[in-house]
Amino acid sequence: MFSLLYGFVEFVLRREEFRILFVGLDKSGKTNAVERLKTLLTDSLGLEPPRIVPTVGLNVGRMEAFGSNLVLWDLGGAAGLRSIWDKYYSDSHAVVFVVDASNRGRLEEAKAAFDRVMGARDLGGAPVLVLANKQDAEGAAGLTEVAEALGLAGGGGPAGGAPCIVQPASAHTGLGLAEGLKWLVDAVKKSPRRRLVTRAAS
Ligand SMILES: Nc1nc2c(ncn2[C@@H]2O[C@H](COP(=O)(O)OP(=O)(O)OP(=O)(O)O)[C@@H](O)[C@H]2O)c(=O)[nH]1
Ligand SMILES: [Mg+2]
Repeated sequence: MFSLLYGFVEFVLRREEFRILFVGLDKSGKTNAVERLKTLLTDSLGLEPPRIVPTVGLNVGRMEAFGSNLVLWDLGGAAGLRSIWDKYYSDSHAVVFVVDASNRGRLEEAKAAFDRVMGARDLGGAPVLVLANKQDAEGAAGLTEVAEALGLAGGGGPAGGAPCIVQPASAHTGLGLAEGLKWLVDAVKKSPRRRLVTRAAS
């Protein structure tokens, strides 16, 4: 009896786990963002930028933040690795799409990758945080320019109606990262995706 009650209390008090998928072109700053978030939101230090190498497989960040257990899945963005992304869609509660706002020459390529992610049926309704990263770099495109480049101007989200915001950010200075992640976790909590994915994965 006691163990039943204990199990029930433990179940009720258990923090929900949300899996958040980081995608975006190679060198956009996904791994730096995940490592900086570890430093900002946990007791341990994430890797410093000079120690971070291009991601080939999967880099995982875990943290307790905003009342939830978060698992951050950071995938490699090189062209040959993007076909792996869709293996993670059905188990992800939300997506962070990272854009290198300092590299206008790749914004079109970023939009093509963004459109492919947004068109994935397995991500249906998942909230999307776009990080307009590298704001510390001089002349980086701001929120409006990145939103326009991705076809999100005028406050409109991606087709399908998933909640979506563009957050100016810097994985080097930490600008905008915690605020963006908090918005995303709150959006998941209000989203049907919260139940759908948890049930499918259990
Ligand atoms: N100035 C500036 N540079 C950044 C920022 N974020 C990342 N970088 C640099 O951009 C390069 C790529 O960063 P990564 O975090 O490895 O990029 P990634 O998106 O994980 O790349 P892949 O693993 O290849 O997909 C590195 O030289 C970083 O130091 C930022 O906010 N500002
Ligand atoms: Mg990486």
